[in-house]
Amino acid sequence: MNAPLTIRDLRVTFDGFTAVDGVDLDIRPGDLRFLIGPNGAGKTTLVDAVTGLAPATGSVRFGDHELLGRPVHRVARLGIGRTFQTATVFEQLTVLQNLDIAAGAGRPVRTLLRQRRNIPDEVAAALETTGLTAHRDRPAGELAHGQKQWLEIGMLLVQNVRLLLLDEPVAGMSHAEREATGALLRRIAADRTVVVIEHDMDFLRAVARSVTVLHAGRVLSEGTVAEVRADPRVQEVYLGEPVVTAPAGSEA
Ligand SMILES: Nc1ncnc2c1ncn2[C@@H]1O[C@H](COP(=O)(O)OP(=O)(O)OP(=O)(O)O)[C@@H](O)[C@H]1O
Repeated sequence: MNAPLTIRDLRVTFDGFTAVDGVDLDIRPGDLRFLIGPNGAGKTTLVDAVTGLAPATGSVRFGDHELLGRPVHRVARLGIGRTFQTATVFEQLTVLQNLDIAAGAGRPVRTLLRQRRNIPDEVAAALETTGLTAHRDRPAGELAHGQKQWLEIGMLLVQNVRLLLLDEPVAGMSHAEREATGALLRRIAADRTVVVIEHDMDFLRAVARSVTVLHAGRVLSEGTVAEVRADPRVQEVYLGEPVVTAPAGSEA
């Protein structure tokens, strides 16, 4: 079951430094939300707090479940999964084995690498969705950079993750890989919720359904791509200078 993500007054403090400073966020099921903001805005820390990796105060609810205070594996069990800036796949194992292990999270370790006669349905579906079917028997270490990221997303899909939180998924990708990733995220968001931390504005314009801009740990702006781009506060943060409307009668 998919569910809304509801964040209220989220705060994360490191040794007296407040990295996330009272964030409210509502992400409806099926959204493809981009989380942007300058370096140090608190984007990764926010995702860390949602996934149980950073201690936080406030409230993060996924449907009826409060996430704050749950250990990482219990957040994951609710159908919430994330990727990191660097892909974390098992390089020596094949694409299929990586997916099989992810799908078998919870199975006894000794059975995970056993050759299986049939490919489980969810693994076949993830291969198809991520475009990796033809590469299923290749060691993950041989994959191109983009393909590794797609494999990592596939590893979330086989776990039936309903809310995917992706940290800079197109960093270092070629133009063609970015386009393929955009199409992949749209396919995934058809029946799941996707939150993407991203710096790439072209990618955002092409793919985002909604955008939240963080700055200094707070929500600076929120809306559609067009609304956020037109917001003078966002322009100020990104361009480094205030976009002021000259007072009537003054020289421009
Ligand atoms: N474990 C930590 N201990 C101390 N400070 C931290 C820790 N993690 C993050 N910070 C600080 O919190 C602030 C927010 O960091 P965060 O990584 O969330 O920003 P970000 O928006 O994801 O930036 P980037 O776009 O550069 O990844 C930064 O000032 C960072 O130095």
